[in-house]
Amino acid sequence: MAVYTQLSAETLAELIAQYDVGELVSAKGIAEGVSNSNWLIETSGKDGAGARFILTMYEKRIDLSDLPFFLDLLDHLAAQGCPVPRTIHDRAGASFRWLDGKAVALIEFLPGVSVDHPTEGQAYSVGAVLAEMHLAAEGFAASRANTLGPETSAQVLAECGEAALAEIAPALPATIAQAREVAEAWPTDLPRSIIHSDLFPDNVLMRGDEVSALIDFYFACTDAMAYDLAVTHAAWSFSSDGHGYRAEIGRALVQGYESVRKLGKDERAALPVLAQGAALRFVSSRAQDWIETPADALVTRKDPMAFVRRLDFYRREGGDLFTA
Ligand SMILES: Nc1ncnc2c1ncn2[C@@H]1O[C@H](COP(=O)(O)OP(=O)(O)O)[C@@H](O)[C@H]1O
Ligand SMILES: N[C@@H](CCOP(=O)(O)O)C(=O)O
Repeated sequence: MAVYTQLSAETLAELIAQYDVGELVSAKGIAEGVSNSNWLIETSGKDGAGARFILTMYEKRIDLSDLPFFLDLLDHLAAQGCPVPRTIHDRAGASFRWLDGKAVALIEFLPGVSVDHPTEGQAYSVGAVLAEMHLAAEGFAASRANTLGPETSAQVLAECGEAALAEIAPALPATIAQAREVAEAWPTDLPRSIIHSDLFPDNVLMRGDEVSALIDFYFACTDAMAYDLAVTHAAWSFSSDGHGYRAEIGRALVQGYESVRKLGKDERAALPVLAQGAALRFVSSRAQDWIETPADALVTRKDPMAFVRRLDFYRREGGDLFTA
């Protein structure tokens, strides 16, 4: 589940009244997601014909000083024609408000479903939309450093410590040294833009083969575009437990990406290490969450081993995987 905070009907109605979107009709907590609380909001709409929105309350892992960056980015990308939800501004023009000491934003609802087992056609479209987003973001004036880069992964795993990692799974402690190796080999001069950096299937809504929305930009930052492709490759091209590599999906993603933006030789050569860094990014955050989240918490903990298996795969096969 991901509704960490209970809001009464009165509180929600008062909040919605601050926006020019009609009156609150219903609010349903959304189970998906792990980071923020989300509600599907229905209102009477400005014209009485009804309207839907997503209300997000920012709970953790978000530095609130970054919120204007994330919300302005949505507006910028939507204005450039990317399938990204706009931020609804309140009557005073603010993109977010405060409720019970927490920041909340009202976001445009976009239709579509997240797929569990993507087809090649879907993977191709996701690759293409990712590249379009990278190009559209080049005109966005603000920037934000990646706070979850390879150095952070190495540091987080070291801080978790061998003993706590071994308690989760015996194979996990080895990732401390592997993350250090990857951080030392990390390329620093690849072409950059704003990247999504968490483009998992649950952050893409689809209608058939078409991408109807990219959502959850709360890890977006300025970094290498090829790294974003590597994250997306790691997130889409395996069975969810990380055991089975789906070669046709990996290929379709890269082909779709290159149908819009060709990778440079340097980017292609860097993909094996970028993919290892991508896997480690999720091994480290999942291991940290695993240790910090009580086993009986309402949130389902995500298995770090699903990304250790991807990491092993990229260490073994990465050299040949991304050759043109
Ligand atoms: N703009 C949107 N339009 C339609 N559904 C959305 C939108 N934003 C979020 N959702 C729904 O809410 C769920 C959780 O949102 P998400 O931003 O991924 O939460 P979290 O940051 O907690 O992972 C998504 O899986 C999707 O079902
Ligand atoms: N995609 C990450 C977790 C981030 O969660 P999200 O629900 O905010 O996308 C993972 O799978 O570890």
